Amino acid sequence: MPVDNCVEFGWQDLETRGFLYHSHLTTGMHVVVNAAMSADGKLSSRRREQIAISGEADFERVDRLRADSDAVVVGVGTVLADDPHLIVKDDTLRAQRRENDRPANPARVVVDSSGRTPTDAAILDDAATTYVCLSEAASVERRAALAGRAELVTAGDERVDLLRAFATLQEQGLEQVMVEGGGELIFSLFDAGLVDELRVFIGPKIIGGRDAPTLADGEGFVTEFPSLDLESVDRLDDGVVLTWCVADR
Ligand SMILES: NC(=O)C1=CN([C@@H]2O[C@H](COP(=O)(O)OP(=O)(O)OC[C@H]3O[C@@H](n4cnc5c(N)ncnc54)[C@H](O)[C@@H]3O)[C@@H](O)[C@H]2O)C=CC1
Ligand SMILES: Nc1nc(O)c(N)c(N[C@@H]2O[C@H](COP(=O)(O)O)[C@@H](O)[C@H]2O)n1
Repeated sequence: MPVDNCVEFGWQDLETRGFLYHSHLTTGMHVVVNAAMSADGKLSSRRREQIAISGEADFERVDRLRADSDAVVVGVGTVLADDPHLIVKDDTLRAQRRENDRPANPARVVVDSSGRTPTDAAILDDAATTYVCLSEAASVERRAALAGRAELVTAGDERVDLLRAFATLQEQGLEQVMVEGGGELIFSLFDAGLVDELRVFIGPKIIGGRDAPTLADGEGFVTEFPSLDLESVDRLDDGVVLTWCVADR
């Protein structure tokens, strides 16, 4: 895959796996944000209920991306709303990972300042290693509830310090990282300069609602806006998959 618009960072093995490169100075990790949004830019409804924006073909694309990743990251808002499992669903893809001496599933990561992840959340099952990134604000009780079910990473005072948390994850060998949402976390990752690549399925639905989650929520940028270089446009069912790499800021 051509990487004309991106700064190559010497990740030859990743190039063969079809990833784009962006040299960010803070970590050597490669971070891909992937999401499905409606034609009007929403990730879900104002009730924050999961909506079938994409179909089977897109879920297969997402499954392949998971299989190529060392970790799948979500915010705790997504865990509370969707209770995602975040494993590789296709048996053949899991078998291929094992043949390459990798765990059958990528690690799962929740960004969760105060430790609100429910102890019966699907991502805490034994299908993969799970990291819960906490801040100092997480109580002793919540830490005790999650310890034993997940690896706990603490970074930041009130909110998770993403630069520090991702540096710790990288030290654990998690280098090819995929982020599956939601909008609060995606905004913060762009704000921290941690995103290398954005892949979005735009589906044939209008969801509407000023309070419905969008691709990047948070406080929003006001003066400087991250710029993206378009790499590809692929039709999928009645939608499109857009792939951008993040231009240097
Ligand atoms: N269509 C799609 O592809 C996807 C849709 N979704 C939807 O997105 C919604 C959930 O998104 P959000 O409510 O935005 O939650 P989110 O998943 O982005 O989690 C945000 C939460 O993470 C925690 N957090 C800790 N440190 C943080 C930091 N530094 N920056 C940002 N967050 C930090 C905070 O508790 C914050 O409220 C749900 O409705 C879900 O269905 C989620 C994933 C994919
Ligand atoms: N790719 C995609 N298309 C849609 O239409 C969606 N609604 C979502 N949502 C996210 O997919 C995750 C589900 O993961 P599991 O199947 O439980 O492993 C979850 O994070 C949803 O928010 N994605």
